[in-house]
Amino acid sequence: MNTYEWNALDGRGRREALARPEQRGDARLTAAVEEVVAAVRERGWDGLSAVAQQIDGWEPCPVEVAPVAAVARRTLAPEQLAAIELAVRNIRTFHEASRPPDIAVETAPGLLVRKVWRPIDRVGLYVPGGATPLFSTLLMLAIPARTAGVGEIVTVTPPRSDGSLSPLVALAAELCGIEAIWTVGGAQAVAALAFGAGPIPKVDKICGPGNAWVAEAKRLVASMAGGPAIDMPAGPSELMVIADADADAARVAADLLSQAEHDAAAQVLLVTPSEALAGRVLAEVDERLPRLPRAAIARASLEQGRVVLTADLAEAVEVANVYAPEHLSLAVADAEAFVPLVRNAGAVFAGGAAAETFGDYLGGSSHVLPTDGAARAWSGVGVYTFLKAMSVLSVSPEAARRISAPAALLARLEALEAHALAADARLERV
Ligand SMILES: NC(=O)c1ccc[n+]([C@@H]2O[C@H](COP(=O)([O-])OP(=O)(O)OC[C@H]3O[C@@H](n4cnc5c(N)ncnc54)[C@H](O)[C@@H]3O)[C@@H](O)[C@H]2O)c1
Ligand SMILES: N[C@H](CO)Cc1c[nH]c[nH+]1
Ligand SMILES: [Zn+2]
Repeated sequence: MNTYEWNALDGRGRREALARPEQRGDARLTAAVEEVVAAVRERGWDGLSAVAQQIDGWEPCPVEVAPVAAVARRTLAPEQLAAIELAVRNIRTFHEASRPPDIAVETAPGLLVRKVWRPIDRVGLYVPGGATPLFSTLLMLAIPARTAGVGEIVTVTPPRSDGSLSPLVALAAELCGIEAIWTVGGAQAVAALAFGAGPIPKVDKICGPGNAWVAEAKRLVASMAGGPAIDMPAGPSELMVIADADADAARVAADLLSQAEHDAAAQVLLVTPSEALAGRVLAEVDERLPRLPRAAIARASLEQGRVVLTADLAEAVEVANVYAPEHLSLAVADAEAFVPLVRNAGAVFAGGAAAETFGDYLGGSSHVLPTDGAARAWSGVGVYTFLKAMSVLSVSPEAARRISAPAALLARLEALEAHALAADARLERV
């Protein structure tokens, strides 16, 4: 992890200090994704099947969830099953409470404006599974989608190396009422959901995170004519920890490593006014790293890691607002006092006890969150991700008489005579 002193950097130095890993914006990756998407869009199932076999070794297959989930139920220890059920309960509780209410406002007597929410008809869920099947991500997507009342959910995940579906992903699906999953991943799965391929139907919106190929494919298909909506840019994981001089270095190091182990293109950053704390954290990271099963991935990620030294904690929060991390941990005394200062982050973990891992699994809010600075303008997945709002206008005859004249005046100020006449028509027969 390179160390930077924020106040010694000019504008360019600061941009470099907070630059995302290069793999994410790699032009070769973009070109490869374009090729995959074109193959699926132009050749449908044949294109999809060919690309999937070439990249992952298997033809996409619709797998019935129940028999595979039964394997998980047979092999999991009771406490493992109970942990999954606890996660489901917490996630469901949070999302049920966050369903946005319809509202009705009488903006003037007899002039009623409602905002009503409707679920999206058909949604595609991408469950990552290249390095390891992220069954927790299925929960984080499917529970809010079900809570919103989505009509049809099409789920995809990469095949395991033997072509099969992970029993844990199947179990998570079963707990969310999903009956089948397509074993196809990467950019080709995103393209299939975007434009349809054989029996895989085109969806209205693609949700879910993934590696750089998946994130780039989502960005690309959403920009194409007739392409779907997407939840957000959600690529390789990011964690920024803001720590004060008294933070627990072992915990901070553990948190940084927890996200570094996701992907060589994941990025972790420590921002602190205390050089001594930074030194202790780096020593802890060095000590713990070799013992991790995924040390090679974490080590590659840490090469893109950063330590940023600031004048004080308020400046550290400003650095976070510039970087807009997916996850922001506030490992500081009185973390709550700093929460109001945070403007740009996908999720905030307030205080040393709030391990980022808790949010990944069972805090309750979705761990599907914006990366690459998208937290400046996007939110993480929630029930609202799977809904859209319509307005409904109702007008009493008396209100129509009152508002016709001003409406017609406004229309004529815009030189739109037909609009004005439509307003005038409400004056005539009420
Ligand atoms: N932002 C979030 O909310 C969030 C949440 C969970 C996970 N994640 C991220 O999801 C990612 C999961 O990554 P993963 O790789 O394990 O699974 P993945 O499912 O995202 O990607 C695996 C697929 O990528 C494709 N692929 C891999 N290498 C390729 C290559 N060289 N050329 C073409 N295609 C290739 C393959 O089709 C493979 O099946 C990690 O980066 C993790 O940090 C992000
Ligand atoms: N930290 C990831 C989001 O960036 C989510 C996850 C899934 N499993 C473990 N972690
Ligand atoms: Zn994680």
